[in-house]
Amino acid sequence: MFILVNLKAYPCDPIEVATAARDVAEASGARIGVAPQAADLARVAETGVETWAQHVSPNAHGSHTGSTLAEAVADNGAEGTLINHSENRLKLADIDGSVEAAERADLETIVCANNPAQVGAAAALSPDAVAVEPPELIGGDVSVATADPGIVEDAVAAAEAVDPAVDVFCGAGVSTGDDVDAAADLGASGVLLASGVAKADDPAAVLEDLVSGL
Ligand SMILES: O=C(CO)COP(=O)(O)O
Repeated sequence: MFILVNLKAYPCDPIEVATAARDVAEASGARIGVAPQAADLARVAETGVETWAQHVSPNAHGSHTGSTLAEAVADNGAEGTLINHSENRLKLADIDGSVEAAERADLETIVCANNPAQVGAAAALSPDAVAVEPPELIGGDVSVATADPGIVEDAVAAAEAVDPAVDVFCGAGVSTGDDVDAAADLGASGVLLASGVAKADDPAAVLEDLVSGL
């Protein structure tokens, strides 16, 4: 199971979380990534943690003010990128373009989707993985795997039907090792989470619990 911690725009210390994630990953052997704000990518990557961007634009180098270029995030230490997060939705053509841009820069890709139908559409664009995150459960206390296990199973089936090579992650409300285990039992290859770690008083303790069943 891959555990990807999306720091969104939360007012946490990205270095504290990155250092804790690096240490827990090293001690447990689990794969843990951290997706900070784009401006923090380089110093988060310097901690040695697996570093992800929260978004890349479909653009290449050129006259594109305000773009987050795939090449730029890769040059600053990112190994992968989220695309089309529920809080940063893109048009279909731009999702396709962002996946291509990320691949051009050798970034791993996770395309986010709200439901199984969108998962199927996203899988058709051949990212490395898709992630189902029901918007109404994001930021809540109940994990998607508990609140709506069927949506995870349906997402796994939707991706499998389109392209069995595309991994399926789930996210929303994930905060414990039991949540990670439940997601794995439903067929997910990883989880995305944010508030459970970014808003925690002790991020290291939460991360240790998250990997406890792996
Ligand atoms: O959006 C998410 C991860 O990308 C999930 O957020 P929460 O873990 O806060 O529900």
